[in-house]
This record gives sequence, structure tokens and C-alpha cells, in this order.
Amino acid sequence: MVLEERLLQGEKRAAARLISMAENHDTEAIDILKRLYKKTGNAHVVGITGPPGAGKSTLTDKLVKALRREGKTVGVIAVDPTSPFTGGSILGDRVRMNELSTDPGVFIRSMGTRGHLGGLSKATAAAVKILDIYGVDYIFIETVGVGQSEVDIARNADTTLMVMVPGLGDDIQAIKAGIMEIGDVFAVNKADRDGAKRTATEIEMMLDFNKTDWRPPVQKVIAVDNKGIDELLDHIRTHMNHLKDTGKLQKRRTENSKIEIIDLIQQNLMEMILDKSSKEEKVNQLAEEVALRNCDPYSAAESILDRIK
Ligand SMILES: Nc1nc2c(ncn2[C@@H]2O[C@H](COP(=O)(O)OP(=O)(O)OP(=O)(O)O)[C@@H](O)[C@H]2O)c(=O)[nH]1
Repeated sequence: MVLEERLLQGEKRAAARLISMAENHDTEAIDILKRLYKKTGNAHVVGITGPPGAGKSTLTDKLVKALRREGKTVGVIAVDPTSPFTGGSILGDRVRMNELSTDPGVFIRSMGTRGHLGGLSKATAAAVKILDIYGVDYIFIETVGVGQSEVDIARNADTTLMVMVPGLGDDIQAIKAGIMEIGDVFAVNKADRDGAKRTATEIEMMLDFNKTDWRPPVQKVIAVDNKGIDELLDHIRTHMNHLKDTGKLQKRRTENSKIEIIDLIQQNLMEMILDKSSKEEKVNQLAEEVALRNCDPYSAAESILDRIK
């Protein structure tokens, strides 16, 4: 049977194979996604982000287990923006989710994005679609909040869960301008530790400044003890219901699609201009010249663009 049909029939190995193909820039994967795109859009896509060590994978594991108890199926894409590795259980924290990987109702995949031009990478966005077609009810994209990655994750998600922890400094770790706006739901994990209440209050206060019709809930959780997980899950679902009831789901997905189209145009243009193997090499080479003031950035960009003129 062809891969496409196997995916439609919910064969796990077909989904895994297609994700690998997308990672390897195999155009057949994209062709399949073109044909099956209409079948996406059913899963609730949840982005999970937060500072390193906040307990994101522990929390994800508990959320997945809670959903499994209800008979829901779940896909987990763990993105490591600091790693170039893909396609396996190379990431240390995946070990915590090992027991889940034998569950037929759970699909887990680690993906690295370092070295890719562009944020969360085309392959990650493709993986979300593949799992959606494969037929899971929920897709969790988990990534450590470094730099651009929270923003990228929000662009791929219906609901973004920001995981905070007490004691990472007074001026709460992630309250850099803009970041707070990304969170639809906040979790203060490690609530067994001192300062959790204060951290939660500080987040609440920050959120009070933002006058929108969705006030993100702040939930204290103790992921290791499975405390607060059901409540957190309720908040995640309430957010989705809010999006649906207010017509904002369509609006959000339209905005995300716009960004995706623009990203794809940029990426495809880059690929058109530079042949794949030398793409980064050429840019790196020019960057060095620009840094050494042997060339200016305008001429560097033009010298690449000239190739399609
Ligand atoms: N005290 C306490 N520790 C926790 C809790 N949840 C997770 N941890 C611990 O925090 C550490 C980091 O947890 P991870 O789940 O690996 O965190 P992460 O955010 O995925 O970490 P990175 O992969 O580094 O981004 C582990 O040692 C967990 O056991 C909690 O509720 N309370």
C-alpha cells in the first residue's frame, strides 16, 4: 500500500516515515501534504514552552497520560532548538517519556532545528500536519523558550501554554516584552517550592494589564506529583472553546497560515537561489566578508539575488 493510504489508515510507521522524509527535504512528503492538506485542522495543537528545566517534558508526560485516560490520542513533537539532531530519542529528556512511546495511542518525535535557516523549521510544521492527518486528537509541540522559539511555537499552535517556575529571579524569567502576550494559558510548575504563590500573583498582575477578551488563566501545578494537571487540561480546552465560540480560531489560523505562506516563500526563494548543499556555506562565507568589512551586507544580499535575475 502506498504511504499516503497507510497514513490515512492511521499507521504509526507511515507517519514516522513521512516526518523523516520531510526532515530530509523529500519533495514527495510535500506532495503528499498538498494532496491531504484538507484533512488537517482537526487536532487541537498545543504549544508548550518555557525556560530550560521548567519541567516541560514532565508536564507534557502528565498531560498526555491524563488525555490517554480519557481515551484521547496524542502526538508529541519535542523540538530542541539547540540540537541539530532529529528523528529519535537522542534528547535526554525524552527518556522520561519512554513508557509513553509504547502506547499505540501516543506518537512521540524529537526534532532538532539548529542549523536550519528559519525558526521552527519547515519540517516541524510538516510534522504537525502529518500527525493531524494521522488522526491524533491533540498535538503537543514542546520547546524550550530560547529567543525566537516561543514566537515560532505560537505560530504553529492553537493554544500556547507557558510554563513558569518559582525562583528564577524577581522580574519573572519570561516577562520580556511580548512574551507574555504569547501565552494563552500559564502554568506555574514546581508549586511544591517556595515562591510559587508569589510567581503566580506576579504573572496575574502582568496579565491584568492586558485587556483582551481572553484573560489567560494561571494554574499552579506540581508535575512530578501529577497535581493540578486536570485543571490545567481544563484551561487548555476552555481556551479552545473560547476560540471556537468567538470565531477567533479561524482568525488565528488565518494569521498563522499567512505567516507560514510568507515563510515558505522566503525559504523556497532561498532554495531557488542557492543550491541546497551550498546554501548556508555561501551565506556563512559572505557573512565573514561582511564582518571583516570586505563587503557590505547590501551587496552581499544582492550578489545572491543576482543569481535569479
Ligand atoms: N520540585 C519539582 N521538580 C520538578 C517538578 N516537575 C519537574 N521537576 C523536575 O525538574 C527537572 C526538569 O524537568 P524537565 O521535565 O526535564 O524540564 P524541561 O523543562 O523539559 O527541561 P529542559 O529539557 O531542560 O528544557 C527534573 O529534574 C524534574 O524532575 C515539580 O513539579 N516539582
